[in-house]
Amino acid sequence: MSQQLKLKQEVAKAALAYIDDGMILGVGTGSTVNCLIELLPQVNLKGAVASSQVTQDKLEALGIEVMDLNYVGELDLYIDGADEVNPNLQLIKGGGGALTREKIVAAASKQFICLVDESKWVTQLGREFPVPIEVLPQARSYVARQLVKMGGEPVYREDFITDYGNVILDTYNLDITSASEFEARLNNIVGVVCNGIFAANQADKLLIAKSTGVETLQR
Ligand SMILES: O=C(CO)[C@H](O)[C@H](O)COP(=O)(O)O
Repeated sequence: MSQQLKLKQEVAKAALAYIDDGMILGVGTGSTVNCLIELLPQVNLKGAVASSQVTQDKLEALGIEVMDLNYVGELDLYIDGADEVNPNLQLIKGGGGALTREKIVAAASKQFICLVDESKWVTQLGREFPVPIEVLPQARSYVARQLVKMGGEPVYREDFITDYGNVILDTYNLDITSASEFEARLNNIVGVVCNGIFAANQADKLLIAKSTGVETLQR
């Protein structure tokens, strides 16, 4: 087993301590969250709200009831991974392409706990990992030109369609000195459905797995 998978399993195990019996849990997407999903049968959940079809399928395969966010109101807790996290607990997400639904579930939750291994820790977002931007298919070329004007290098994620039928522009080279301002600027481009900067919906708590153990950072 790789060291990184071991760290993902450790941080997933640590997250169990925050999940209460009888909860409706918001469940993220990705390989770290997959480690958590495998452990969820240990908890007596009332149900879950899934942040992607992939996650929904995995939860249902374990017999966990997946509920429609529109009918459950505010969630107590959302748990998800991230592609990058900075010291303010702001994130880049969307490597798996589920950013829009992930942001919706995060926004609808009282608390967002983010699970990462230490490879995800950065001082400034977007220097290495591109910002995934979900775009209406018809606006792809227009949005790409606006991103270039902002100094970005958008790369069309080929052979990928989101759960909502849209496309993704993975955008490199953005100078994200203020994650909040950048998130809002990207949202202002006509045709953008959602962007992978999670500043308005940043993590409240970060569990970070290191070779020395799992550390907790609180906002
Ligand atoms: O945002 C995401 C999916 O859209 C994931 O949380 C992110 O890509 C991290 O994934 P992993 O746990 O596999 O490293």
